[in-house]
Amino acid sequence: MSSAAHEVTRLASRSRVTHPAPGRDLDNAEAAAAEFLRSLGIDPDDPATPDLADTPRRLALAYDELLDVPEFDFTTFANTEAYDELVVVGDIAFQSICEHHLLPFVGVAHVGYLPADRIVGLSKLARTVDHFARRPQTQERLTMQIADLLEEQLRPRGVGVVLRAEHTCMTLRGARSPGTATTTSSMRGHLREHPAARAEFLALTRPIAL
Ligand SMILES: Nc1nc2c(ncn2[C@@H]2O[C@H](COP(=O)(O)OP(=O)(O)OP(=O)(O)O)[C@@H](O)[C@H]2O)c(=O)[nH]1
Ligand SMILES: [Zn+2]
Repeated sequence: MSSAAHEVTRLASRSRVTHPAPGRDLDNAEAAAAEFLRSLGIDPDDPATPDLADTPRRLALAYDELLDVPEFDFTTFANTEAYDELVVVGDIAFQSICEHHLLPFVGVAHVGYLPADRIVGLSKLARTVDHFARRPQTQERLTMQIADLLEEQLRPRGVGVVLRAEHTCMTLRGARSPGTATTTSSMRGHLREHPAARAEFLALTRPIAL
């Protein structure tokens, strides 16, 4: 390899992770929220409950914020030291919205990979989780989208993603089963094919004393 080509591979590489603008109409969302409340027998214009007057607007703004997908730069670096063990960022707190009821599901993600030629800035693993979480989701799809992006961006030897979350649609309503948590995982490459690598990844996702 020429020295110029060698220099190029040593540079940080930034790839923008984007999301199409959703085309929101917050005035319309507010009017619909007022109608939604009225349809449930709650009158936002009732003088006895003056704070309710702004609730349709608050509801529209709250969902606008909860579903605001953050874009970010996925920054990678050359793996100059040829680090070839697992990199795992654990206990990444996330919040998402279940697409069935539009109620929150909240939990932690453990995200790891086995590097090949590139390593990633660690914060980008947390940003990846947040990017895919802030939209109407299922936990299964969210888990796979995180793993897909790592595979695409890093071309690593393996990827492991584990999510554990409480779905308020089943703890606060419906089945009303408080204390339940749902665990999902997506293993790729070496971590899928080799039970020992998979077991090591899962061991590293458990809390350890620092
Ligand atoms: N697989 C999966 N299911 C989810 C997720 N979030 C919510 N659900 C489920 O989606 C299902 C929707 O079922 P429906 O029967 O259509 O809706 P429902 O009558 O409100 O169901 P209940 O929640 O059982 O009262 C429920 O069983 C939810 O628990 C998720 O991330 N993944
Ligand atoms: Zn739900």
